[in-house]
Amino acid sequence: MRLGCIADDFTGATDLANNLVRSGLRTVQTVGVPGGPPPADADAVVVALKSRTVPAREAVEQSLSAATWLRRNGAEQLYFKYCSTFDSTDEGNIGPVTEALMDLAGCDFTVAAPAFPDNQRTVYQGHLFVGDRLLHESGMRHHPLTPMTDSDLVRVLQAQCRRTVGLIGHSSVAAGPAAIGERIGRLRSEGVGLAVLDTVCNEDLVHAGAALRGLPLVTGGSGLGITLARNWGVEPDTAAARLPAPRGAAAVVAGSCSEATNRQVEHFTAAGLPALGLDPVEIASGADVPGAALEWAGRHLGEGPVLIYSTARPEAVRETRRRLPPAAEAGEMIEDVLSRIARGLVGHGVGRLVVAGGETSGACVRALGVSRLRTGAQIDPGVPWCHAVAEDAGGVPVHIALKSGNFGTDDFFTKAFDVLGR
Ligand SMILES: Nc1ncnc2c1ncn2[C@@H]1O[C@H](COP(=O)(O)OP(=O)(O)O)[C@@H](O)[C@H]1O
Ligand SMILES: O=C(O)[C@@H](O)C(=O)COP(=O)(O)O
Repeated sequence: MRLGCIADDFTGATDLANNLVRSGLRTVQTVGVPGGPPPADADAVVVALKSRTVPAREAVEQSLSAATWLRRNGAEQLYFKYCSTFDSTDEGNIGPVTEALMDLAGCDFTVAAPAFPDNQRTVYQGHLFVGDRLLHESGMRHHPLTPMTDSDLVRVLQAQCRRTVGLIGHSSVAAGPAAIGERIGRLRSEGVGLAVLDTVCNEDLVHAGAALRGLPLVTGGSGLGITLARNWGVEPDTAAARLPAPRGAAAVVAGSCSEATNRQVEHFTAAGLPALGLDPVEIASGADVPGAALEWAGRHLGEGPVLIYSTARPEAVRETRRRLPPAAEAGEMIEDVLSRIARGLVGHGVGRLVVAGGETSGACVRALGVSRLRTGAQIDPGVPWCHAVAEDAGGVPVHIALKSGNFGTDDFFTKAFDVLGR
């Protein structure tokens, strides 16, 4: 194994696996830390965790256990994958996990490289942009679990770290690998342990990838994943891996409240396609929401894709926060209901499933009893179709796409099924 990756959520894991596969690395994606060894021909393994919003101590424990397994199985370099919008709380978990992995790998310096230019996430002078907006002015300021209200990543990361955080500015990055190497040398001599990497385009990532060769640990979004393969002489391979033929009915389960998912839900409902919205307050009342949703789905599954969602606009999310505090518990309660619906849908013959939302995807994939995902064709940047066996839903094969909240075009919930074919 060349690259051993730890992803802090499941959409992030498929996002990274997608970029690694396209960069030419044979990549295996596991749900949690596997019991046995990885396949002998895997160049990269991505261990998907659900550690983004758990208490920092638990995130550190889970990540160390994944890293230990990856190193024991030969990983030459570790890659801690977090969100391209740096989703975190004041306590972490990006900083504490990074520092724990540095200690484990005996690494005195690493980079924080969240940028993903193919999805309009860029970093300049240490400030994160989503499209043409600074992070704190983007929809991420309204996230139910990790509202991002500061775009200055050096400041955000420093608040989560013991080590000193610095910046590899764009003048060094644009000048190429040697200039990045010099900047890293200077930062190290000043006692800096972690540095945010300015990145405005893929060429910057290519420069960075070369400069980071041999570093025991890198951290960031999936963007860096397009370039590390070159360090092992592997050539890009954009021919999508072939997955088995799709089968069964099509469904979408959405628990993301991000801007892109809201637009996708609105696009789907505006087209008059069958969609069922769930009310968090009704869920909290103890009503049999999964039962009613599955009964509704049973009547519509023959009509093309069906959508079941709790997705809501910021005003409605604020209302949920007011009526059902604390947010983390309300979030988990909704995830639990959506994951039971996802399992029920597969049990009712759904073989093509899109899940929108990182935490939501983690809950659904676990409820389905999936232990490993194969990566297939890309639907939109960062979102591939995957193939898995749903051990806890009758042991059936299922095509599944885990869509990051803010990824995908407005027509994603229908386009995904067109890309997969019949
Ligand atoms: N209507 C709602 N009000 C408040 N929270 C919600 C609502 N619907 C879903 N959530 C919760 O918001 C969180 C969304 O996170 P996630 O699934 O990771 O989406 P994203 O990928 O957009 O970050 C989940 O915990 C989910 O259960
Ligand atoms: O890096 C990214 O933006 C994604 O891979 C990701 O992690 C998104 O997380 P969610 O928005 O919570 O799905």
